Amino acid sequence: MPIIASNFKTNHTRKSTNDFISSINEYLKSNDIKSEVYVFPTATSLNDFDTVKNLTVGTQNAYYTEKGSFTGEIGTQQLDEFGIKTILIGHSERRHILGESQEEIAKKYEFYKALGYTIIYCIGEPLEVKESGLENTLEYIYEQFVGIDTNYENLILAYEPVWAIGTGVTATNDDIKNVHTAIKEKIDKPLLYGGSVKVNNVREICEIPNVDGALIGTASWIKEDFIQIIDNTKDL
Ligand SMILES: O=C[C@H](O)COP(=O)(O)O
Repeated sequence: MPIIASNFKTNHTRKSTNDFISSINEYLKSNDIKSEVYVFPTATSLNDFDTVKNLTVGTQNAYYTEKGSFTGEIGTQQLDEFGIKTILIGHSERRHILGESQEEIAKKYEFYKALGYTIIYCIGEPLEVKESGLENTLEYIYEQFVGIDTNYENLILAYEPVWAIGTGVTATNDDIKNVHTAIKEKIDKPLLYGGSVKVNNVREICEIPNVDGALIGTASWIKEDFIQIIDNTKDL
């Protein structure tokens, strides 16, 4: 069964998030869908959602702390209020826009690993690296595993080429296959693809060898589209 995840990024309100999650929950329940579905709302929209077992709500980010003086951040005190035990770490927007270093990312990873969180750990290369060939691409990606325990039992990986994120440009099936196969040879963990996955290409992408599902931004923000995405892949 595929793993299908929606990353809201900086989209949706508390009200629309509630509506989104209850619609997805209803759809999964009434259609007896077995896919593993994740939704990552904004921190302000986290809540104590009542969901079916295969629908998990996670946080897009949190600091490696329980609580304290870290302006603008949240820690486990805020996550525990809602029973959140799943986190995205290493997303390219946090690496490249918010300036998170590999060292910071590794600290965050260790902290949430020690607490048993399910971690969706993101890796991916910028365009200039991709254009310099597969070998350099893999070398760049492996650098993003420095300090990361890839044997961690609750680890899910997401390969997201930076140049494909939010651009409408999806990696070719060959690009995806080559990178996924190489990563899988080293690390035996579920591996999602992310980067301009859409309603009409999600199935084809999830059928590529060594692709275990998709991490979707833009195309997942309308609930009907996200339901269609889950529906298109439910039997894989
Ligand atoms: O977390 C999701 C990825 O960054 C993909 O975003 P996108 O589907 O808008 O390209």
